[in-house]
Amino acid sequence: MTAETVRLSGVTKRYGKAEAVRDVSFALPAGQCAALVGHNGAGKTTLIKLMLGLIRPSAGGIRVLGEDPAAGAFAARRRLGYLPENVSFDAALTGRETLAFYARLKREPVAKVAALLDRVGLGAAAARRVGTYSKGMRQRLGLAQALLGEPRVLLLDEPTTGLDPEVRQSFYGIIEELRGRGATVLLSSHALTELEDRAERVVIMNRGVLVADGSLGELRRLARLPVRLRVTSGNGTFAGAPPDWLGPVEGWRRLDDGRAAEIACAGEAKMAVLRRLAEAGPGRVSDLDVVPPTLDELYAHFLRSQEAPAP
Ligand SMILES: Nc1ncnc2c1ncn2[C@@H]1O[C@H](COP(=O)(O)OP(=O)(O)OP(=O)(O)O)[C@@H](O)[C@H]1O
Repeated sequence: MTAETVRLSGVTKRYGKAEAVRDVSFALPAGQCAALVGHNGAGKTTLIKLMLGLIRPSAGGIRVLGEDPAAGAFAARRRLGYLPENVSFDAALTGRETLAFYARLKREPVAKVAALLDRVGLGAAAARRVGTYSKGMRQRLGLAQALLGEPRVLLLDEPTTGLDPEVRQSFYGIIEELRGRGATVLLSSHALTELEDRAERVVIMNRGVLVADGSLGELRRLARLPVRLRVTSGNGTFAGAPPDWLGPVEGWRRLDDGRAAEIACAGEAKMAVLRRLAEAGPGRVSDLDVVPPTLDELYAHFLRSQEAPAP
């Protein structure tokens, strides 16, 4: 069984009368990359701060690496990496000096700094002042700081905001490597499309409440959203209404002047519709793509279902 690194049990956090998070429970295993998603104000940063022990829950319990993170002597703190949403450094220090400063704070050997700067692609800029760094470079320096001490739990708040696609790619490469070595990675983000093939698990928050938690596959099964099939025809098969031989479908949209169409069908009906499309022969259907619900659509679905008034 994989070891559990983080557990939240019925956690509520109030600021005065306002509830930032309410009765949230989930556990994260070692070696998992999970995404924490939600609108502005959903409670993501509050959850991260609770896991770091920066704030205490008003109710419920939190264990990180087997300890209470808000306890004074939280020995596991050194095994925790954190990248805040708005990372800011002393502009007058160089990248190397900045990281050395954090290494001392974490009681990590300063000698490791150079290798870490290389790892995030800042080796050549190590002697430059941080004030001259681009946003992406500062973000990478923030990541290097979070990676000090080979963390077993890495909490990253909006880590890829403002990064260009290439840097983003290398960022996820590093995350994948850490995950492979058994770290738990929790990414809070709004960038759902980019998380789709990266997070094995998605925790959806809305207004302080956890509304869904599972792998993309599990969320798709739970949501039961229609699957879309994009079909192309060589000879205008789809110029009019859905052809009779297709049988009943939930949705139908002509594309490309009838040379293609998008069919929506319930997950259970998908195989039957696919069979009919295949049996229609190449004259009618020349190509087909199955488009499962995206994380964006699942997210919207779970938010809608939570906000729908009770029947
Ligand atoms: N120190 C605080 N005092 C009072 N209210 C707070 C405090 N910190 C957060 N809140 C409130 O708690 C709720 C959750 O905020 P939080 O920062 O956790 O959301 P978030 O999901 O991280 O949002 P974003 O995506 O905008 O960063 C919000 O309504 C926010 O206004």
